[in-house]
Amino acid sequence: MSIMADSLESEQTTSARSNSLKISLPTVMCTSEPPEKSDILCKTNSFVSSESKLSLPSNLGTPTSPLRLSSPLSLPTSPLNNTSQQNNSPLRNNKPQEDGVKTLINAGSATGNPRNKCALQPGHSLMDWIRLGNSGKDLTGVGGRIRPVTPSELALHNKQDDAWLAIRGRVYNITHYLPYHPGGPEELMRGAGIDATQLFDKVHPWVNYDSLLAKCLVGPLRYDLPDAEELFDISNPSPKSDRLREPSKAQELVRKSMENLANCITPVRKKITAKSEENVKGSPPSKIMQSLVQSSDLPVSISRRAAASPAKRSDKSPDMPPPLRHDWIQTSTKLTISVYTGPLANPGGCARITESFLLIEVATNGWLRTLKITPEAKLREPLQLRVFAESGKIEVIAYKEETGVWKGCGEVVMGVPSKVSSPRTVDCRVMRVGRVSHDTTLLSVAPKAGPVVVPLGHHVRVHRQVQDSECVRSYTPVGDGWGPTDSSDVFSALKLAVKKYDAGALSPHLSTLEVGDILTLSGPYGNFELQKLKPVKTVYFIAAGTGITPMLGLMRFMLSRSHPRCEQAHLLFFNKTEDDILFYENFDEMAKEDNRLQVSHILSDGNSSWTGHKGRITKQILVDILGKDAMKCIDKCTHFACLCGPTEFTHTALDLLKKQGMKENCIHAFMG
Ligand code: HEM
Repeated sequence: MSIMADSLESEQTTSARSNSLKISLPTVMCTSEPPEKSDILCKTNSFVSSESKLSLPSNLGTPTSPLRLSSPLSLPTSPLNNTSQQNNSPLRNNKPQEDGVKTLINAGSATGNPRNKCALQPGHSLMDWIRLGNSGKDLTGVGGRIRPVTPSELALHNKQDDAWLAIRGRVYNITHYLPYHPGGPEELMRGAGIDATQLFDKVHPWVNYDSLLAKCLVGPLRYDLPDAEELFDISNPSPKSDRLREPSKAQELVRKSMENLANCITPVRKKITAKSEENVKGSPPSKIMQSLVQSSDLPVSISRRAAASPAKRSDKSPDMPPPLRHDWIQTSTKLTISVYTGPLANPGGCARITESFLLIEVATNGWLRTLKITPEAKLREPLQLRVFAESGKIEVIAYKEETGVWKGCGEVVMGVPSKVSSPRTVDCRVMRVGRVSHDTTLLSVAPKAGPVVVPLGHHVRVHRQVQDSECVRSYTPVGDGWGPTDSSDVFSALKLAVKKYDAGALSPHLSTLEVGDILTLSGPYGNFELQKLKPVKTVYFIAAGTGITPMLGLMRFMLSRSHPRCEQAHLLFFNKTEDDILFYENFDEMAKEDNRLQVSHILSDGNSSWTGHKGRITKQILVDILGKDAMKCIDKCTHFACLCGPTEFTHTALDLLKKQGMKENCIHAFMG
């Protein structure tokens, strides 16, 4: 068991929440409107087909006001276009309407209604989908790490709460898209668990699925290895002379898999060959490419498996961490740098723009590593920073001051790893003050220098000078999606749930803070190891009061995992009264959406109308809710418990779990 010094609340790192929404073209689809009525050029994949046009889909909110690209293009069809999509596209033939409707009728629909366009639930328009995509939420369900999927694995993801689908060799997690699908979730579910290319093409080949589902990409569809009989085609041995005629089944499968893999690596691929302190260069994009991307926000170049850490052998101390890898990808408006720290590495970090460079600092396992990028042209703030917990990927998005396509991401210099000597202190500006209960506020604070990521289950300290002494309290930032949210949410803000204790030294002051005030934080602190959750399929979150905060990010993380898939998550949340329950609605909503989550509220002072559990934490309550044998450890345990609350509560919970047969290494107690 690991005990974390002086933490209280929770989670999360992910802070990239987009509040200024850009209607960028990749997410706009072609509809079946006659071309002359519509004014926007249509894109398939990342490119513009010469004569295609489209209008805004009706659920975008302003269907009557056509948009026009700043520079309408009339270009020859790019060879990089998705050819099969193009060939099928009614838009390409300039008679979208008739063809679209005809194929739809042929295809039929699950509900028997040929033109089965659904009224979407409020909050599920295309704009809302774009917003969700930009919110930083992991829509892939696999931590954002692109990895191959076999057809048999794909077939397992065929349920409404866990649905994958493949189109043209790419597998997408469509679970989150279901309520946003204009044809309705039932229709979309027809493609779940299978290669839905034909089905998709029958219904609406003009839809730009690739952009719409860009944030849901799991990886290429890799065909299962054929069994021996298939490989050697024993039943029909081909004479030697036939060998050249047709590829074998095995060759064909390998070819298809390779093709799919290549497909998942977007348009132009450039390999970074840079080593330490060398320029990272690529060949300049062609003129056609330049003009194609000037008017859009589509990925134009990408690097894979980029430069490793430059540390030369002689620089390495014996326990030097493994080198960091990084990638970059650009659109005409932004540059995205991804740094890979390794699966479940639970990194912390920060990013900032100084006069001439973009500095990214990454901390894992006590090591600090830096990436200094001198960009080709100026970048501007705000930066976005987010972490994909499963893969350990850190993504930094920086906007270009001037729109354009760069030759490369600029000069990249990797610093030699150094030991993290002491936590950082940062000044933050209060960006928003919300309420989460009668006595608890949610402070959104943004570090002045640039975004900061706090590892999952770790916390920060708030410092304040009270008379002559420094007052310090610990808070675990609450990730996105908890408490009230609105358009004033800020990129990369850390959200702290502050409960006001009237006699407290710091909380009364924090509760009076207003937008614009400055707060000093230090961190991150904590000893929670995400790796411990690697094999876990059943997780118990046992929390009291503000002790809920470390659980929030972990809960979302566990429910989003697919390897292994978390089968059950129990939250036992102890409070005094109903009014004291933090994030009540969020839990309610989550439990409704995902039946793997069971939430039990236990009140020590519930009023007479309270029909739920009452009392304090006891063996009986644990057994009643979790079951007698649920806590017992077996040989290869796949369960884990997280505990957090007032010190006495946490100790009691720990004792009870141990008495029920749970081993210490299956428990993490966040100690206050
Ligand atoms: C493969 C299984 C799918 C089926 C059976 C299906 C079915 C349908 C149906 C019946 C409609 C209503 C058609 C209309 O009114 O024109 C529709 C519309 C739509 N679907 Fe799908 N769909 C599937 C996959 C997808 C995917 C993967 C996406 C993209 C992410 C998607 C995006 C859309 C869009 C944007 C519309 C509105 C199209 C328009 O207004 O022209 N669908 N779908």
